[in-house]
Formats: sequence, C-alpha cells, structure tokens
Amino acid sequence: MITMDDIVREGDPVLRENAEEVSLPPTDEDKHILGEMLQFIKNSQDEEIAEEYNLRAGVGIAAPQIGISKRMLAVHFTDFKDKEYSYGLFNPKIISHSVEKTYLPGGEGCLSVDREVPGIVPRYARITLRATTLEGDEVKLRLKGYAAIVVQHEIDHLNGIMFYDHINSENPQEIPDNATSAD
Ligand SMILES: O=CN(O)CCNC(=O)c1cccc(Cl)c1Cl
Ligand code: NI
Repeated sequence: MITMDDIVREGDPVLRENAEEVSLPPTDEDKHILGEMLQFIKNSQDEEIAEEYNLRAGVGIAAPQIGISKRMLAVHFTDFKDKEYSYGLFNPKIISHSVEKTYLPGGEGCLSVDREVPGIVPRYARITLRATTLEGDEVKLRLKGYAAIVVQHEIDHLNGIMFYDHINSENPQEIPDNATSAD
C-alpha cells in the first residue's frame, strides 16, 4: 500500500518535470499503480486507516508525487453539491476551459508540501477534459467548481506546477477580477 513514506516532497526534481504520456492500452503495472493511488486517497479519508498508517488526508494524487513521472492521476471526493467523484485517469488533457476563474477561499494544500502556503489559487471555473479511465474507457469529462479545481491541481503536478506557483506573491489574498469563490 502507498503510505506517506512514498510521497515525494518539494525539492525533489520529479515534481518539476513534465510527466510522460502513458502508452495505451495501459500495462498491468500502470493499472496496478493507478489503482494503488486511488486506494491511497480513499485510505487517507478513512479515519481508522488514516490514523493507523498516519496518512494525511487528500482528495487527489498525481503519479509524480510517488516519484513516477507518468501522466496518471487519481481523485476521490464529494463536491459541494454532494456529487461523488472517484476516478483513476491516464493521460488527462484539458481540451477547453472557461475564461471565468474560481478559487477556494481557504486556499489549497499539497501532500508534497509540508507547510502551509496561504493564498488564493485562481483556477478555471469550468474545464472539459479527455482522458482514459483506470477501466480503459476513453472519457470526456465536463467539470466545474470544486471538481474542476481538484483536477487542475492534479494536472498541474503532471506539468511540474505546484499550487503556490499560482498565488500572487505581492498580494496572496487578492481575488482576480473574473473569479468567483467555489464554495
Ligand atoms: O495533489 C494532491 N495532493 O497534494 C493531495 C493533498 N491536497 C489536497 O487534497 C487538496 C487540498 C485542497 C485543495 C486541493 Cl485542490 C487539493 Cl488537491
Ligand atoms: Ni498536490
């Protein structure tokens, strides 16, 4: 199982690399890894397992965070309208996005960042992405609000981007003019 010992922390160059496309159809090994990533996120949200294994809670994880520079991500969360999202995705690609931006008022956190980095992280309010699921289906997902934010945080990891790269260093709490809060 994946534990916090497997999580790469900031400073490791793998977090600043452009991850490689996964060749499709995915190998059994790639499917196993992505399945383990999804299970880790579920475990991190299970009080007993998280306590037992000292897991920090997360709603998503990208392969570079476990030192694997491949374009794979897993998300598991319920959005503000109680819609459940639970995906393992290969080669996710944002094919279109809104001009409008959104953000989480409380900012974002990252398992690869062992410190608080306060500030507004502007994200596209709506995204359309193409990806191949853990089950092997090619999907086209239209996401908005919290789901759009989480998936953008994970796709950033595949492109060597950390959430704090988006925070305005002069005025971290500045709300961009075309942005509305996601909550
Ligand atoms: O890359 C994934 N992580 O680092 C897992 C830990 N962070 C979170 O769960 C998290 C927390 C707040 C906002 C967002 Cl958007 C995310 Cl993603
Ligand atoms: Ni992260």
